[in-house]
Amino acid sequence: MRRIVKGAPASVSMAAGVDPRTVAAEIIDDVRRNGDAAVRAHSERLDKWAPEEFRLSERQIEESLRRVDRQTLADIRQVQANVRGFAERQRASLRDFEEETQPGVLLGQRCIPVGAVGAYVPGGRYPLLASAHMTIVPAKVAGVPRVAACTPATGGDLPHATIAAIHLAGADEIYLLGGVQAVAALALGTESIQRVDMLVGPGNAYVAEAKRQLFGEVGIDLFAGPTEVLIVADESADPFVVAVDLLSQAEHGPDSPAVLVTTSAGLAEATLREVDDQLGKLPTRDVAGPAWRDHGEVIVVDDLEEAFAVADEYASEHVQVLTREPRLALDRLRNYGSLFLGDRTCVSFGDKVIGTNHVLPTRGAARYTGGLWVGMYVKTVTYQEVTTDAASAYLGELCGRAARAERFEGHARSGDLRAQPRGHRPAWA
Ligand SMILES: NC(=O)c1ccc[n+]([C@@H]2O[C@H](COP(=O)([O-])OP(=O)(O)OC[C@H]3O[C@@H](n4cnc5c(N)ncnc54)[C@H](O)[C@@H]3O)[C@@H](O)[C@H]2O)c1
Ligand SMILES: N[C@H](CO)Cc1c[nH]c[nH+]1
Ligand SMILES: [Zn+2]
Repeated sequence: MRRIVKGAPASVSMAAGVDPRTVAAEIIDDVRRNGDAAVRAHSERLDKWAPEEFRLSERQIEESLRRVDRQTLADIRQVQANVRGFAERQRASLRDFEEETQPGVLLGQRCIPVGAVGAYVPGGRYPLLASAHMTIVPAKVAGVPRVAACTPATGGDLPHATIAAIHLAGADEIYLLGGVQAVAALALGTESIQRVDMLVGPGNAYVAEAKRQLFGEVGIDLFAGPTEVLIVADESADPFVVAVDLLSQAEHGPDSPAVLVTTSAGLAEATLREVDDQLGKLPTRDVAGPAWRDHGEVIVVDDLEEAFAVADEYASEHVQVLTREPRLALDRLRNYGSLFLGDRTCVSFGDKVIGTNHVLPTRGAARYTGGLWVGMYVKTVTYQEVTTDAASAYLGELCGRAARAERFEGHARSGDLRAQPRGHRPAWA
């Protein structure tokens, strides 16, 4: 039976008037009606940023590259190589094929990359240059011909390292523009920004909600909102490691949940003490503190099976397993965005360097989707060809009966035509 040692207060909610659904809807509507003028006005209001051109010129991109130190540039290249390597392996699992599924019937699948992708790279609270690797590199591995990337210039500061990462990842266009106005401009198109076919990338609650509302007019990858972590641990885990790893994700924002599910009451108590201690030493405690206070949870369960069941209920974006036999989780867990096995790895590796994608489902979306991957940029379309009269006649008769069972007379007649010798007209013609 589960016992809540620390819960998240149920009363924590958005302040009145800032519901992301209303905010996103209003900005999208304005961009739809007023194009660039609306984009500029919202960028100025929210980000104090309204340059002549939101799109960066080659000269500006080169200037950003010059401003970034050599080690950072080398690290960006290394991480992008790791992300590219994993994306290429995933790409290999997508294949075109054509097979004769029954005599005279050819069925095939083709993997066609999406034509134009808008990649959102967050930059409100932190310059999330890692999101450039995660959104743009797989798009290029997939073969997307046009990638337009957006990132905010909050307060007028140019995020040089993010711009460098976006450029080195292979973006074709870079816009210094953030928030709802950015994703709306990419999805709907404006006088100066050509619309894309699909939006990808993480973002805060406003950005994630805007993507959700734009879905349909444009494709989206998934609902990738405020970061979450859930740790499953037994008595073998080190409370210091557990505390540090919980807080690593809590610093994303005051709306980021961090949950410990453990079989050990002793570990739960020790972790609570360590979290308090480590919070006091964390430079970003102003964000992580409220996140832990409002969205931190510690749950004690009877055994690991129950721990896995609780983890599946939460369907957290990241699940970290700090137990004696962490690989057990591979068979037991169903709902997670990405899984981190054992204490030699951590969510920060996935976020920043290891090569898997850090754009992952939040708010329970892991019940029905995995994270961003190269396959999301590829449309798996199908085709068919019937190569013999006999196969056409056989399918025509089957189709005629199947369609009439549903009272689709027009469909049935298309089938009837194929059931006749070529050039003959059916009785109803
Ligand atoms: N799920 C994932 O895969 C994943 C990955 C990385 C980051 N994230 C999340 O991305 C988020 C990044 O958020 P961020 O804020 O730092 O950057 P962001 O770029 O997503 O958002 C900044 C923009 O939000 C807009 N904005 C801010 N306040 C607003 C308001 N009151 N009304 C309307 N618009 C407003 C501004 O225009 C600004 O440009 C975090 O929540 C983080 O957890 C999620
Ligand atoms: N934890 C975020 C969502 O997976 C990704 C990230 C990037 N940088 C830091 N964190
Ligand atoms: Zn993170």
